[in-house]
Amino acid sequence: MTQHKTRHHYIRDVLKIVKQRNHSEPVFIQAVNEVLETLGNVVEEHPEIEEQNLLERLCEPERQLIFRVAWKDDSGHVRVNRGFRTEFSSVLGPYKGGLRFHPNVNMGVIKFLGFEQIFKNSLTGLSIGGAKGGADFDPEGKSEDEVMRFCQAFMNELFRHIGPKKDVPAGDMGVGAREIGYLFGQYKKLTNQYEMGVLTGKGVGWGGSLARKEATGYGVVYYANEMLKARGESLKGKRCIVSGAGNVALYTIQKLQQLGANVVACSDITGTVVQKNGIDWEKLRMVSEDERKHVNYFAEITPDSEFCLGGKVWEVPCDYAFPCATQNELDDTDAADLVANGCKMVCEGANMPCTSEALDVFREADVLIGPAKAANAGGVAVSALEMQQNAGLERWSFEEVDDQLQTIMKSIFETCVHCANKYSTKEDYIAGANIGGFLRVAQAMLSFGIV
Ligand SMILES: NC(=O)C1=CN([C@@H]2O[C@H](COP(=O)(O)OP(=O)(O)OC[C@H]3O[C@@H](n4cnc5c(N)ncnc54)[C@H](OP(=O)(O)O)[C@@H]3O)[C@@H](O)[C@H]2O)C=CC1
Ligand SMILES: O=C(O)CCC(=O)C(=O)O
Repeated sequence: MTQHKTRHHYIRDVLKIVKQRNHSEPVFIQAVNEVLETLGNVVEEHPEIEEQNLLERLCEPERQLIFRVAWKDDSGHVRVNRGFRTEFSSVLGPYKGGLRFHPNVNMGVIKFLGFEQIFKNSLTGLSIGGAKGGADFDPEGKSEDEVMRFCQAFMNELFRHIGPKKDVPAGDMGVGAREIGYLFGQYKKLTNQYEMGVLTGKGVGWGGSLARKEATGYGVVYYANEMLKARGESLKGKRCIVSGAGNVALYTIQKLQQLGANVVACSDITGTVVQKNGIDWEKLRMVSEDERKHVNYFAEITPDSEFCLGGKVWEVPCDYAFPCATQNELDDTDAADLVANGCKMVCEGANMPCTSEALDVFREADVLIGPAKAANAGGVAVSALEMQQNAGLERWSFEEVDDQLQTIMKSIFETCVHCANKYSTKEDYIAGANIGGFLRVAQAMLSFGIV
C-alpha cells in the first residue's frame, strides 16, 4: 500500500475538531497531527475505527488534573506553582508516564507528552496506559531543601490520584531519583503504606530497578542499531552528536561509545561542547549527575574540548544525530545543516524533538528517522519491569533487565518494520511506530465498548 497522508475525510474531520477544542495548545495539536496523518490506510482497512469514532475518543484525555502547589522557599517566601497530571488512556493498563519539572510546562505540553505516551507504551507490548504530569517549577538554582519542599507540596495533591493499579508516575526532565525519593517519602507519609509500585525510577536500594537510569538512553542506541543493521550498516567508528547532557543524553552517549561510535559533541542550555576524539563520558557524568552543573563547566575542566556559547550542536558535522534534550529542539534549518554535513540517521531520544518541517527535510534527503515513540520507549519499558519486580517482591540483576530491554527494543523495531511495510513505505518508521502503537490500543478500545 502507498502512504496515505491526511486524505481520509474522517481523519480531516477529527483533526479539525482537535484543533478547535485545543486551539491554545500548539504542541498538542502538532503531536496529534503527526499521528493522525499516518493512519489513513489503517482507517481505510478498518471501518470500525470511524464507526466507533476511535480517533476523536483517543484525542480526548480520560481525565486531566490541574492543581495549586504552594511551598516555602529558603528565604521564607511562599511560592505558588501549577501542577498537572493528564491521565490519557487506561485501556492497556494503569496510567503510566513521567513527571516533568520545567518552567515551560503547561497543559498543552503535558497533553502532547501524555498523548505520545499512549502509543509508546503500547509499542512495548506491556500492560501500561498513557499519562504524563509535572509542574512549571524550575529546579535550576534551587537548594536541596527547596526541591524537597516542592516535591512534598506536589505530592500533597497528587497522592489522591495515583496508585500501583491506577496511575504510576516516574521521572522526566527535571525529575530523577532524587525527586522520586522525596515524592515517594511524602506518599508513604500521607498514606501510611509502603506501596513500592506507586512510582518508578526509584533508588535501587528501595525498590528501584537496576538499569532504569540507563534504560532510555541504552534503548535509543539499541533501536538505532537495529535500523542500521537493516541497512547493512553499523555504529562502529561513526561520528555521532547528541543534544542534551541530562539522563537520556548521558546514557545514549555511554552506549554509543560502548558500541564503538565516536561521540564528538553534546549540549545543554549553556551551549555546545565539542571533543573531537570523543566526549570524556565519566567526566561528563560527574559534571551532570553528581555536581548538577552544565557543559560550559565540563569544557572549562576539559583542555582538549571546545565550547560554543549558546551554539547549536546540529552545526557539528556527524554521521548520526541523537536529539536527547527537548521538544522542537531541531528545526528545518538545523535539519538542512545536518543533511549538508552528511548526516545519514537521526534517532530521537527526546519526545518530539524534531519539528514537522525538520522531518520533511529528512524525508526528502532520505535520512533514516528513528521516531521517539519507538526509540525512547526503553525507559518506560524498564519502568514496567520495575513494577513487575515490585509486585513480585523480586530484584533482577542488571544483565537480566538489560537483556529484556534489548529484546523489547528489537520487538518494537520489528513492529515498526512490519507496520511501515504493510501500511506505508519501507523504512517509514514514523508511520510504523504510530500504526503499531495505535492498533493495539484500538483493539482494546473496540473490545471495551463505548466507555
Ligand atoms: N528520563 C526518561 O526516562 C525519559 C525521557 N524522555 C525525554 O528525553 C528528553 C530529555 O529528558 P531527560 O534526559 O530525562 O531530562 P534531563 O532533565 O535529565 O535532561 C535534559 C537535558 O536537556 C537539556 N536541555 C533542555 N532544554 C534544552 C534546550 N532548549 N536546548 C538545549 N538543551 C536543552 C538540559 O540542559 P540544562 O540542564 O542546561 O537545562 C539537560 O541537559 C525529554 O524530551 C524527555 O521527555 C523520553 C523517555 C524517557
Ligand atoms: O518511566 C516512565 O514511566 C515514563 C518515562 C517517560 O516519561 C517517557 O517515556 O517519556
